[in-house]
Amino acid sequence: MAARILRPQALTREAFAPFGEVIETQGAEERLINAGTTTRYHDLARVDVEAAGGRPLISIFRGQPFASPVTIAMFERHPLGSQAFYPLSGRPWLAVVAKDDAGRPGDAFAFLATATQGVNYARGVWHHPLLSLEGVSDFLVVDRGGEDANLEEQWLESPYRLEI
Ligand SMILES: NC(=O)N[C@@H](O)C(=O)O
Ligand code: NI
Repeated sequence: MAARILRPQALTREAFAPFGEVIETQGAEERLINAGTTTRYHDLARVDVEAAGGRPLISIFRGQPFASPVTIAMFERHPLGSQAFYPLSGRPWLAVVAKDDAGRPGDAFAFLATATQGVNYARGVWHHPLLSLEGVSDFLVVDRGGEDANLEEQWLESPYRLEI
């Protein structure tokens, strides 16, 4: 079977809402703090990591770049916690997600994130592992630490061909 073609759309809060939040200053609640010397862009995403005694982890992921076309052959999800990625290297990147279809990945959606957009995958949302673009890129990652297994992977019978 020929690969299904997937083309990325712009990342917006509205379009990404079924999968989690977009982490960006645009449209965020702004709070002037520190005697007016700092703007706090407040409460951008829900860190949901407490299930089964989990705790929040802050890590840095250094991703190798992918080039178009990208083969999307699998999805993963974290049933016990959310997972947030924020780009640190000034480059765009790809967030690829899928609806759930009776416990397996359903329709897939690709989002082209700018260098100043992160995402928080809500707990249990199917997503592709990190897809950096253009060069080796660092990301700040906030996700769940704990004893229980928190990674479920599914390979697709028919991969997508993601054309940027
Ligand atoms: N495995 C891991 O920590 N990374 C993935 O969860 C990912 O979404 O990149
Ligand atoms: Ni993940």
